[in-house]
Amino acid sequence: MARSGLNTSGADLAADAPKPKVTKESFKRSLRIFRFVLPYRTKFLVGLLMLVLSSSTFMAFPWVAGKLVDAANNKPYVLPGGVVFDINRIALTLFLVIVLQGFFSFGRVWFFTQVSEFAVRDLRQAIYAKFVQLPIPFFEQNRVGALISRITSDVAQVQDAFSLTLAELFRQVFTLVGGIVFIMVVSVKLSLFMLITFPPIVLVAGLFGRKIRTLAKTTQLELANANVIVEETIQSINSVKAFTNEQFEIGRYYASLGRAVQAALQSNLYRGGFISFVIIGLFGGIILVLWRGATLVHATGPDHLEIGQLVTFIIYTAFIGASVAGLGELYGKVQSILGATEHIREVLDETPEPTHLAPTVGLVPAQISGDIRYEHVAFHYPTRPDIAVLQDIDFHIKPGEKIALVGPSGAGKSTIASLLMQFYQLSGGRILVDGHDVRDYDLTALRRHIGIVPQETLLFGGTIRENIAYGKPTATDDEIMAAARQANAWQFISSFPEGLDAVVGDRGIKLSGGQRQRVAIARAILKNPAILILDEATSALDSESEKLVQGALDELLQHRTSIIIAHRLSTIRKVDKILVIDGGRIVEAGSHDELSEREGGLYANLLRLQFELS
Ligand SMILES: Nc1ncnc2c1ncn2[C@@H]1O[C@H](COP(=O)(O)OP(=O)(O)OP(=O)(O)O)[C@@H](O)[C@H]1O
Repeated sequence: MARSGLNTSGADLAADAPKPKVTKESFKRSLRIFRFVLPYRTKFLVGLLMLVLSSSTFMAFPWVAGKLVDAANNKPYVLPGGVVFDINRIALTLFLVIVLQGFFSFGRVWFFTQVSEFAVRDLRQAIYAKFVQLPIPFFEQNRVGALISRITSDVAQVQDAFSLTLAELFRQVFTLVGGIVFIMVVSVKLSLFMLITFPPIVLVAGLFGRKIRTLAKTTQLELANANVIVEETIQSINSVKAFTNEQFEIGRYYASLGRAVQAALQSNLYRGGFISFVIIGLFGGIILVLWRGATLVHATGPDHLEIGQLVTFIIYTAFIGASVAGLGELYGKVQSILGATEHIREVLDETPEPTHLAPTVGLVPAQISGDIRYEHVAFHYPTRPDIAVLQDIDFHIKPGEKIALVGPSGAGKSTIASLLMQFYQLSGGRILVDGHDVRDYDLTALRRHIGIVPQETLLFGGTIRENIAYGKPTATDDEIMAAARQANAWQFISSFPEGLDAVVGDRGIKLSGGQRQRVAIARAILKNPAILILDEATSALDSESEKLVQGALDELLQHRTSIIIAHRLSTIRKVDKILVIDGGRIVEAGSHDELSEREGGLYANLLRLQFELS
C-alpha cells in the first residue's frame, strides 16, 4: 500500500532550521502576519493608546516622587499659576498617578489579549485549512512533528508577540527614550556622565546575547530531536513492544535528553553570566551616578542639584538600565518570533490542491458512468524522482466492470489506484474518466465520485455514527443504519450498549480489525461512489470475519466500476479482468481462467504458490 502521506520519520530538519537574523527584510516579511490583526484593528489601537498612557504615567512617577522629596526638604512645588503643592498634595498626585497606571495597564492587557486571542484563532484556522488542502507530497516531505509545531508552538510565539512582546518592546523603548529625555532635563552634566557608562554595557551585553542565542538554538534543536523520538515511539507503540525494544527506546530518549540538557546547561551558564553582568554593570553604574550626583548636590552654582532632582534622576537611571537589560532579553524573543512567523509564512505560502474552489474549475459531473482509461501512464514519487515506479500502464475498464490488480509486494498496485484520485501528478501519459482527462475535472467534484476502502482503516476518534457518516455528513440515522446493515456491521454495532454512539477510541483502536473494516465499508456504501478502489486486506482477518467482510464487499461492489488490489487470489475469481503488475509494468492481463492456464505465467505461479501455502 502506498504510504498515503504522513512522514513520521526521515530526517527533514529543514522545518526546524535556524532562526533568521533580525534584519529589515525578515522583519518586513513577518509583519505580513499582522494581516490577522487587521480585522481587530480598533481594539488593537485602543490597546496601543492604553499602552502609551500606562507608559506615560509610569514615566511620571519618578518626577512626582522627586518633588515629594523636595517638599519634604521644605521646597514645595509651585505651579506656574502660584498654586502650591505641599507634601500631602504631591503624595496624593503620586497615588493618582499609580491608580491611573493600574487602570491603563488593565486596559492594555484586556484589549491586547482580546486581539491576540481572536487573531491567533484565525491564524490557527488558516494554517489548519492550508494543511488539509495541501497535496500529499507536501506531507511526505515534512515531518508530522514539525508540522504540528507550526500550529502549536510557532503560533504560541506569535500569540506572545501580539499580547505581550510587542507591548513590552514598545514600553522598553518608550522608557529608554523618555528616561533619557527626562534625565537631560534634570541635569545635562550628570546625564552625560551616566551615558558614558552605557555604551560598554550595551556592547558587552550584545556579545553575550549573541552567544546565548546560538546556544539556545542548539538546545531547541536537541529538544526537538528528543520530541521526535517520543512521537515516533508513541505512534508505533505496537512495534516497540512487539520487538521488545522498550529499553532501547528509553535509552535512545535518555541519550537525546542528555544532549539537550548539556546544551541547555551551557546556554544557561552564559545566561547566568549575562544576568550577573547586567546586575553588576547596572548597579555599578548607579553607584557611580550616585557618587557624581552627591557631589553635585553638594556643589553650589549652576551645577547644583536638589536632593529631589537626584532622586528623580536615580529612579530614571534605574528605569533606563532595566529597559536596556529588558531590550537585550527581548531581542532573543523577537528573533524567536521572527523564526516562528517565517515557518508559518512558509506553510501559508504553499500552493494548495485546487479542492473546494468556488467557483469550480473544470468539469463538474452530476453523475459519472465510471469508464476508466489509463493511457501509457508513467510515474515516479516526488520524493524519489530517480525511481520510475510505474511505466507504460495502459488499460481500460468499462462502466460497472471490476478489475483486479495483482502482483508482488511493491510492484506498484496501490500507486496505480492512488493516481486515479490525483494524489500525485503523473510523469507521463494520462488517465481518462468517462472520456475526459482527470485533470479537466474539478478536483473535489471528481473525488466525490470515487470511493476507497483502504487496506488498513484508521478511524477518527469519535463515535461509530460519526465515522460512518464521514462518507456523507448529511446522512440521516436511517441511512447510516441501512449502510451499517449492508456492510454486515449492524450486528456488532447493536451489541454495544451505546449502539451507533459507541466511541471507537483513538484511531479506532477499540474496534477489531474486521469491525473497523466493516465501518469503512459502511462509510463507502453511504458515499455511494460510481468508482470504487478496494485495497483488499481480508488476509488479516479470521475466517469468520473474512466471511462477513467479504459479504459486505460483495454488496459494496455491485453496480460500480471497481479496482480491486488483490492480495488473496481466491477472492478475485469473479472479476472481469486481472492485471498482473510487476516492477511497475503490466506483465499479464486476462481473466482468471485465461491467466491460470498460462504456462510459466506470473499469475499462474502466484496462484500455485498461494495454493501450496494454504
Ligand atoms: N509515498 C511514497 N513515496 C515514495 N515511494 C513510494 C511511496 N509509496 C510507495 N512507494 C514505492 O513505490 C513502489 C510501489 O509501491 P506500492 O505501494 O504501489 O506497491 P504495491 O504493489 O501496492 O505493494 P503492496 O502489495 O506491498 O501494498 C514501492 O517500491 C514503494 O517503495
